[in-house]
Amino acid sequence: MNPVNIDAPENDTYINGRRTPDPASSSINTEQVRPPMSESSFTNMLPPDSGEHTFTPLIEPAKLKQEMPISGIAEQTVLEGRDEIKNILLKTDPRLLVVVGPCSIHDEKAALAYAEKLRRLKTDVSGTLCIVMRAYFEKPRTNIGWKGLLNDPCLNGSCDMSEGLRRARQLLLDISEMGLPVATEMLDPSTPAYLSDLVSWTAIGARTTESQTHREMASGLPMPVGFKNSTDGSLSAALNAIKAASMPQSFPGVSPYGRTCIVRTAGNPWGHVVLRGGKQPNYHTEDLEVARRELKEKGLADILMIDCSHGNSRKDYRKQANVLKDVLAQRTRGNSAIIGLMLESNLHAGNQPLSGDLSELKYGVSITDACISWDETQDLLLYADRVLRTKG
Ligand SMILES: O=C[C@H](O)[C@H](O)COP(=O)(O)O
Ligand SMILES: C=C(OP(=O)(O)O)C(=O)O
Repeated sequence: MNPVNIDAPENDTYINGRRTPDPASSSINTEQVRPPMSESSFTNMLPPDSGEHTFTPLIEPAKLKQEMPISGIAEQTVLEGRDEIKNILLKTDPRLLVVVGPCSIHDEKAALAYAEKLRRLKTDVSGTLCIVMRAYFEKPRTNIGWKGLLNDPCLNGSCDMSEGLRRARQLLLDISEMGLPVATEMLDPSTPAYLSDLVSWTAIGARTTESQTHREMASGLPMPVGFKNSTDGSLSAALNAIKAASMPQSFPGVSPYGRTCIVRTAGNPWGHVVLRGGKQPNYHTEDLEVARRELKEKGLADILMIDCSHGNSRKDYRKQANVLKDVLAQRTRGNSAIIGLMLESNLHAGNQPLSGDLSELKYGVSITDACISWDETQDLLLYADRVLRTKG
C-alpha cells in the first residue's frame, strides 16, 4: 500500500519514504528535510539494497472529477449503456452485445476517429446489436512492455500517470458525449475511483481473474463485469470470481479523497464469463457445452460472452472473423447462452512495435495486439446484423 501522506502538498515527491518538497514551490534543501516519525519508520522498513524508490502523489479522484466533471449527455450514455447490457444479461433484450475497438488506445485522435465511425454504424445495426466501444487504457503484460495510456501516456517510459489519468478521462468524456457507451479493463484497483463513472462495461482480464484484489474491486463496480477465463484456458477462476464479486466485500482501498481506508462494497450481481481461449480456442460447440455445464454446476446463470481475439484467434487477428461467424451460427442454431462478442479492431489492420522514434508510428495501427481493420469490422458487424435479422 502506498504510504504517501495525503495531507502533504500535491507535488511533493517521496524518495525512499522521505518527503521531498516540490522544488518549484520550495527553497528548502531536501537534505535538510527531517521526515516525521511515520515516514522515517517507513524508511527503516525498506531493505538496505532496495535502491531508490520514489513516491509522487497523484491528484485525488474527487479533485479530478471536479476538474473534469461528467456532463449530462455523457452520464445518460453511460447509464443507458449499463441498462442495455443488464437487460441483455437478463435476456429481456434479445440483442447481441458487441464490445469492439482497439486493443489499447495510444493516440486519442485516432481513437475519436474510430469512435465516430462506430457511432454511425451503431445506429444502423441497433435492432440486433448493442455496440459498446473498447477503450482500454491499462494493459496487463505477460512479462514486460508498454502498460497503457494511463501508465505511460507519452509512450517514452516517463510514466506520467497524472497526465494519463487526465487524458483517459477526457477521452471517455468525449466518446460518451458522442452517445457511444464505453468498455474498459480495470487493472489497477485505484483506477475505478477516477474513471468508473464513465464506463458501461468492465473486463477483469485473464491474468487477474483469480486475484482476490480484483474480485473485491469488481464487487464495488457500478457496471456489469466480464471475467475472462484464465490464460491456460481454465474456467474455474472466472466462475469463482463471479461468485466472490457478487458478495459484499470489505478490503483496504482508497477513498475519493485519496485516503487509504476500509472499503465496504455491496456486491456486483452482473458478473459473467468471457471465453477468450487459452492453450486452445474455447469457442467451439463442445467448449460452450462444457462451459454451460460448469456454470450450471456452480449455480450460475447460463450466460456466455465470446472474445474473438486472444486465445480464440490464436493471436492471429485474421482469424477473428472465423470465430465471429462460428459463434453467430451457434447462436442462430439456438444456443441461448451466447449473449455477446468481443472484437479487437482499429482503423487499420495489424500492429506495430513501439520503438524509440515515435514519429515512425503509423496512424490508427495498434501498438499492442494486432487488430482487424475498420473496413473488416464494418463488414463483420453488418454481416452479424443480417444474420440475426434473418435467422434470429
Ligand atoms: O490484449 C492484450 C494482450 O494480449 C495482453 O496485454 C498481453 O500482452 P503481452 O503478452 O504482449 O504482454
Ligand atoms: C488483455 C486482454 O485480454 P485477456 O485478459 O483475455 O488477455 C484484453 O482484452 O485486452
